[in-house]
Amino acid sequence: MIQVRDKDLDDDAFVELARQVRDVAREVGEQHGREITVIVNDRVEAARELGLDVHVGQGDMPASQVRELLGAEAIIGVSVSNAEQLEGVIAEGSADVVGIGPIWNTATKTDTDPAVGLEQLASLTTRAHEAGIVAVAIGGISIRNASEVAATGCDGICVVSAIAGSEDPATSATFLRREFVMNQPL
Ligand SMILES: Cc1ncc(COP(=O)(O)OP(=O)(O)O)c(N)n1
Ligand SMILES: Cc1ncsc1CCOP(=O)(O)O
Repeated sequence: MIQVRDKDLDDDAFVELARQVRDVAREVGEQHGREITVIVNDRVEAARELGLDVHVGQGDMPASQVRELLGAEAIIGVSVSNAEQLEGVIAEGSADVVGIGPIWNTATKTDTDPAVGLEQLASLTTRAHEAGIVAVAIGGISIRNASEVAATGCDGICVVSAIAGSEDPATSATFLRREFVMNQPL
C-alpha cells in the first residue's frame, strides 16, 4: 500500500501527483498480478476525484463524513495515539484501519501526541481487532526495530524516512517487509 502525503502542494498539483502514483501503481500491480492500494492523506476531494482511499488525522474531516463522500467501498484510515482516540474511532464506526503512532518520536512529523511505545501499541492493536479494525503502526519505524513492532501483533507498518530517505528505496522496502513478516506472531 502506498500513501500519497504532501503538506505543501496546492490541490491541483496534489491531484496530479496522486494521479501519477495511482497510474504507476496500477501498471506495476498488473505486471505483478496484484493490486497495489493507493491511499491519499487528508485530501478527501482528491481521493473522490481519483477513486482512491483516504487516511485522515484526528483534526481532519471526521471519518463518518469521509464515508458519506466516498461510499461503502472506500478504505478509510484514521490516526490514533491513545485509547481515548481509539474508542472515539470505534464509536464513530466508519474506519477500516487505524494508524497507531507515533510509536517512537520521529523527525518526519513533530506535531504529534506523545509517543505510543510498543506496550501501548500491543494493547491498542488488541482493542482495534476486537472492534474489527485493522491496526497499522507508524512513526520511527526502521529495519532495526521492525521485528519488535511485528511482535506486538499489529497488522502492518508504515514508514516515510526508512524508504523515502533510503539510497535504495526498493531494497529497503523489501527488507522492511521481510523483517516485519518474519517476526509476526503465528
Ligand atoms: C497510516 C497512517 N497513520 C497515521 C498517519 C498520520 O496522519 P495525520 O494524523 O493526518 O498526520 P499527517 O500525516 O497529516 O501529518 C498517516 N498519515 N498514515
Ligand atoms: C505521518 C506520521 N504520523 C505519525 S508519525 C508520522 C511520520 C512517520 O515518518 P517516519 O517513518 O520517517 O518516522
